[in-house]
Amino acid sequence: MEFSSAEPFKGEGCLSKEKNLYITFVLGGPGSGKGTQCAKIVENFGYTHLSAGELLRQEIASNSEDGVMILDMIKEGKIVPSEVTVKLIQKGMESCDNGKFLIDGFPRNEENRTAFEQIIGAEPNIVLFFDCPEEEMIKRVLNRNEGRVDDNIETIRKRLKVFAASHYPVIDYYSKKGKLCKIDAIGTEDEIFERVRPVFAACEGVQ
Ligand SMILES: Nc1ncnc2c1ncn2[C@@H]1O[C@H](COP(=O)(O)OP(=O)(O)OP(=O)(O)O)[C@@H](O)[C@H]1O
Ligand SMILES: Nc1ccn([C@@H]2O[C@H](COP(=O)(O)O)[C@@H](O)[C@H]2O)c(=O)n1
Ligand SMILES: [Mg+2]
Repeated sequence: MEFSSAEPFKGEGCLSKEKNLYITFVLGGPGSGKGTQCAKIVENFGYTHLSAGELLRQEIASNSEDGVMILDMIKEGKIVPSEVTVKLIQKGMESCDNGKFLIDGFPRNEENRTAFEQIIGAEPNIVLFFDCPEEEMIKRVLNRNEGRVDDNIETIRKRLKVFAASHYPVIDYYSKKGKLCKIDAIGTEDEIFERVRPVFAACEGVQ
């Protein structure tokens, strides 16, 4: 574990002027268990969970202007232009009184990361990275059964390629800032949560 930053962020962005922000980025490949562990963090530590993928799927469902473009990108496992995703995250953050956010599946690449800094004007306090072998991720996604258009072997392979090609610079960036907390994502859901729990328990005292 190599994180140090439990202080609230007070930056120049519109959100950070209004309230103390405690932001956790939750990273990991498709099926690594990000959403599953976020639900447990919400239950135990009272964070607001914003999944970038879920916000994009809601945008498709709402028949918005960008919906068709987003659907095409998701079917191909590609990363949606950052401005679109960050604006959705911003809306989610603004509609919430609570300043404690889990931002799941974001940033996926360096463009995502810098767009968040520019538009939101804030940085994460902690970056969780669920480290999971590819074969396990494939198995979990194929068993998920939630009717997602991208949960098929062809798209999973594309998502894994995109993940392998783009996540490392983000991880490396936060590692150098002492914000990265790498979690071994093999084990039962409860076993993994016992690895996650101390990260948030350590922050409780300072919030
Ligand atoms: N530790 C685990 N062991 C076995 N199955 C798991 C574990 N954690 C999660 N799962 C299951 O694996 C599937 C994928 O988990 P989850 O949706 O949390 O992953 P994710 O990282 O959010 O994936 P995506 O990036 O595709 O949204 C789900 O069906 C979930 O119930
Ligand atoms: N920052 C992001 C996050 C997601 N996407 C797109 O959504 C798909 C599903 O994401 P999950 O986190 O729910 O797995 C993903 O494959 C991308 O197409 C994105 O563009 N940018
Ligand atoms: Mg998910």
